[in-house]
Amino acid sequence: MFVGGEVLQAWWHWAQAIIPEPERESGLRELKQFLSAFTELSPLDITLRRFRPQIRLKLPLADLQERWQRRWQERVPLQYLIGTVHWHDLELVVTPSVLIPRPETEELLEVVAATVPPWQQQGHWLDLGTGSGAIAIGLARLFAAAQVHAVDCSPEALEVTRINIEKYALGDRVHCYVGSWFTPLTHLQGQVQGIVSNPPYIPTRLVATLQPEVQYHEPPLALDGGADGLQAIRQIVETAPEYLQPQGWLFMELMATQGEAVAALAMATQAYERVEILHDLSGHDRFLLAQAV
Ligand SMILES: C[S@@+](CC[C@H](N)C(=O)[O-])C[C@H]1O[C@@H](n2cnc3c(N)ncnc32)[C@H](O)[C@@H]1O
Repeated sequence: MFVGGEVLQAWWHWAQAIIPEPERESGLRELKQFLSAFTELSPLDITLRRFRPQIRLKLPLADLQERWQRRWQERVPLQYLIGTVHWHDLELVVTPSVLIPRPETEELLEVVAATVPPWQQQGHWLDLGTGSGAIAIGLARLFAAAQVHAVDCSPEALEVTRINIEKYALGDRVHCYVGSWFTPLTHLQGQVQGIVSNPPYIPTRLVATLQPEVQYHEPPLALDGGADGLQAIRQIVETAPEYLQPQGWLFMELMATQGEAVAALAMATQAYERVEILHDLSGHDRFLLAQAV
């Protein structure tokens, strides 16, 4: 369907006007992204208001209006309204059943790529708590000879994972399992080269302090890490050695305040010969790197 340039211009003025004043700058960036996702206009066309006489729309203008209103009235994250997110070198489908993958997790993948020597970039790799499949798909593309096993306890999340796996034609190398952490993977005990996970790590009491976009719209299962935030992390750190080959790797994303506690958990197992907490680009403790004995 098409819309006249002048009609879209008028829509643009309305859409700008409903952005709350304190969020004007970021809201305008989002508006450009939003409009370019549903039209053939590039963000530059939009910045320069190069609205042609007739512009093709992917949705009726009334639907765009309704979605843009939900962005500000209900604080629905932009990525859920658009239905996709650019993450690492991927464009992933996202729905409210999955966490919107974050820039820190792109860094996690970079840490994996920079750490694992070529001889270990094959065999079985796990993504525990896969959500959109971001880590699993990223891993499979980095390590072309690896088989990646992606686990999530949410069947709705795994429907999205599967869509993304198909999008990148990785069905022969990325395998999905419904279940809790290692439970569906017992056939891989002792055979895994590496585990990468971004588990839920927010302490329960802090979930209610998160920004409304996260608190009300992202899946609670993806956020809530139990009373101390370490429930999932503890389980993964303690069980991983049963699955890893000698010298196998565990990489995990953490909350900035959890580095010391997580390093202590890993060392207490005596199952890792190397345990490090790495910083993210903002200088916060963010990643566990552990190598099995
Ligand atoms: C923080 S999200 C990470 C999603 C994705 N890996 C990413 O980085 O964008 C945590 C994921 O763990 C999943 N999860 C929570 N508890 C789980 C459990 N007991 N077993 C398996 N997955 C679980 C959630 O459904 C969610 O998809």
